[in-house]
Amino acid sequence: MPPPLRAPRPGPSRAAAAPGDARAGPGLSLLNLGRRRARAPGSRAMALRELKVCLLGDTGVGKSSIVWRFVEDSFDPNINPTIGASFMTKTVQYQNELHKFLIWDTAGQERFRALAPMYYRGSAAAIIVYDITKEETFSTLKNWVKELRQHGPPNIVVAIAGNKCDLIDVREVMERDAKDYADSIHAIFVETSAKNAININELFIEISRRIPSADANPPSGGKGFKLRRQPSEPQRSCC
Ligand SMILES: Nc1nc2c(ncn2[C@@H]2O[C@H](COP(=O)(O)OP(=O)(O)OP(=O)(O)O)[C@@H](O)[C@H]2O)c(=O)[nH]1
Repeated sequence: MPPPLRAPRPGPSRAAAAPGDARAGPGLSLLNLGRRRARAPGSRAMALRELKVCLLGDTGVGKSSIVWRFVEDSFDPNINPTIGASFMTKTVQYQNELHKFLIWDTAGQERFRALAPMYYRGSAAAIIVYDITKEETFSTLKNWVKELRQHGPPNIVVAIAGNKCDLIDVREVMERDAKDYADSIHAIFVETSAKNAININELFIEISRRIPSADANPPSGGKGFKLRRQPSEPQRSCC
């Protein structure tokens, strides 16, 4: 079992950012950011790794809500649709490393679809979100998987999140079907509820777990890295 997530250090931050932002824009990835050392009070220096993560999926599935729950531990039932994309960061400890997630939350509306490659390019991981109460959002998810296969980074870690699992009474996508599909493409799978804070931290822990440790895979001038682990079960079942 991985250690529990600790409070972020120095804490979450959010910034409006253009796609070409030097901090995490296109082309900036786990591999070409390199590593730094960070020292927490009273502890030995830890490697700080910056992991670019993008969220993809239909409009209204809850991408922004997942990010807000993860970064701010809050939920807004009246959250506005994302325009273009938004950027947030959160740093967590994973084993003997600090993982700074550079999170690009893309807009799901069709009119912004063409922007997506700017955000998944150079990403260490993509979280593709669907709404368990809307079958069509699962079809959209499959299209994103195809697009990532064709145009995404070759070794990107893919995570599938079936969000709104608090609405189990109006479920349209069976958990078993989604899990089987995720297994078939070697993706992480978890059902989440941004509203009820179910499996949100676990989703990011699993991404940390899937990304090879820096010691085992030192940065190599922009070359891809191989995944070492097989998919594993989510740590908390939903609803
Ligand atoms: N019941 C429930 N509602 C949720 C959950 N997550 C998000 N919502 C609601 O779903 C609606 C859409 O959420 P967003 O986070 O804006 O969805 P999005 O995928 O970011 O949408 P776009 O920005 O248009 O791409 C909002 O009314 C949220 O409050 C959840 O886990 N459960």
